[in-house]
Amino acid sequence: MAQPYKIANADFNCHQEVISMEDVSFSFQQQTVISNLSFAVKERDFIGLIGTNGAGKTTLLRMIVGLLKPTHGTIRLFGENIDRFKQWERIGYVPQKNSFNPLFPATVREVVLSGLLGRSKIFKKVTKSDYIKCEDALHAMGIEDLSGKRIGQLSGGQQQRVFLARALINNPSLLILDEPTVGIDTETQESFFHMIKHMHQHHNMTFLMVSHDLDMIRSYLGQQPAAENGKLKFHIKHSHETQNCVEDNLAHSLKGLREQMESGKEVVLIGDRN
Ligand SMILES: Nc1ncnc2c1ncn2[C@@H]1O[C@H](COP(=O)(O)OP(=O)(O)OP(=O)(O)O)[C@@H](O)[C@H]1O
Repeated sequence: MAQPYKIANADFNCHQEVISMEDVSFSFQQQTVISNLSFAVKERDFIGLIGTNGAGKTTLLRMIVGLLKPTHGTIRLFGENIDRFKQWERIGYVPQKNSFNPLFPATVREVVLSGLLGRSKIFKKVTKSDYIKCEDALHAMGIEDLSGKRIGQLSGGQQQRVFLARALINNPSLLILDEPTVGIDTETQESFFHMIKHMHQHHNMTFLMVSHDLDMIRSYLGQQPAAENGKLKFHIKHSHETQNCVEDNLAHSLKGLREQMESGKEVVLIGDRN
């Protein structure tokens, strides 16, 4: 249920916080990668994150999906402390550079179905309803005809669709994508972005996506990201209905993230809250 919040002397309905980070730091041995980061991503945000190599983007995503534990600070997912969070099926994650040995012995259907296992890693009998979910996810990605093929025999773009289908099989509310279009041709990239824009706008999904693709940013925003003081600017795209409140609120909730990523690095965050 949406909670009211106050900005500029007016009340607005607020989206629920999907990710919240408070004073989070992370180090690999002696190297501090993330320091004292606080920000919030809210329901139906579309956040694109661009930063130079080594800026800490993947590390940030891996902390959010629980694969790395912060050295300091608190992460909440859907309002729950990540240490107690159990509803991982609400989060779809497509990690960076999935690529398979052509001989890897799994079919597309099996890879997509494995998305249902979540973190349990416990063998589970596949039910009829699991197969239906799988078919739905394959259909959403337009790859039903590939379901019996071995994953390793597909092109990079086709594999990427399979991993997206795997992330979608649980019908997640939050989709986290790490450089989803690396190694994919321009035409497939366009249809990919078309697809995720559709999911964002029509299925109320929240997106957090790392990308090096400025063309995507341009096409999403309809404009070229502008450079300011040698750094790329923070962009916010917002929709009609909530126009009055979104810009300030979104900028405020992502402020820490921008500052973190800007420390000596080039970065652009795009945000769209609809
Ligand atoms: N497993 C690891 N052990 C030690 N250091 C690591 C490890 N993974 C990443 N790092 C270091 O952490 C820093 C941030 O890495 P990360 O992969 O988060 O950057 P990134 O912004 O995603 O980079 P890219 O754009 O190249 O993917 C880098 O300096 C990297 O060398």
